Amino acid sequence: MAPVAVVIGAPGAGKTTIGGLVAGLLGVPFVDTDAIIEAEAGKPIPEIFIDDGEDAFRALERSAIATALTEFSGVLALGGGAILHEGTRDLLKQHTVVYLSVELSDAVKRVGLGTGRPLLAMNPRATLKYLLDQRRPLYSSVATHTIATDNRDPSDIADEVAGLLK
Ligand SMILES: Nc1ncnc2c1ncn2[C@@H]1O[C@H](COP(=O)(O)OP(=O)(O)O)[C@@H](O)[C@H]1O
Ligand SMILES: O=C(O)C1=C[C@@H](OP(=O)(O)O)[C@@H](O)[C@H](O)C1
Ligand SMILES: [Mg+2]
Repeated sequence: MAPVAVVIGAPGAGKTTIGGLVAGLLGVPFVDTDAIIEAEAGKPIPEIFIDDGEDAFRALERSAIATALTEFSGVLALGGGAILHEGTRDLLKQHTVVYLSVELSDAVKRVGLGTGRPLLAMNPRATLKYLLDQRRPLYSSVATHTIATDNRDPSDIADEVAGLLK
């Protein structure tokens, strides 16, 4: 078994939102690895970062992704930092990977004050700029499809993604 598609991109790209809409359009299940991690840890992501640290979160993330890539057959959304791990990028090369790209200005608007995203808690705009610069080449390196999301409605983006996957 393998996911119908894996959705990647920066925080605020719309992975969780669009992934759910695409799954609905295709009539398949949706899961977000952040939700799997929270269920396994028994606490929300900001608490995992505070209590256990980012490295512990990344370890849970690697394991949740490796399992989902072999056992889940719907639309799978990843967290924005999942592609930082080389082993995860290697695993993704066997899959249909939809990269939702976003420019800084739309990402900033969408994440707001960064609530629920511990990496963005201090200075969302400056941190997002750094993350986007660091990660764009990594997202592109594993993407089989790239969709720009700026100034577009989620339903419009989801229609395009579902169309690509049919
Ligand atoms: N294309 C879009 N246009 C406007 N707002 C969006 C769009 N996609 C997502 N959002 C909003 O931006 C926020 C972040 O979306 P989310 O799906 O959680 O992104 P991600 O999982 O990539 O971090 C949510 O409030 C969501 O409703
Ligand atoms: O960019 C990151 O490193 C992270 C993004 C988050 O997911 P979203 O991209 O869905 O916000 C979540 O996995 C965690 O807070 C770390
Ligand atoms: Mg998300």
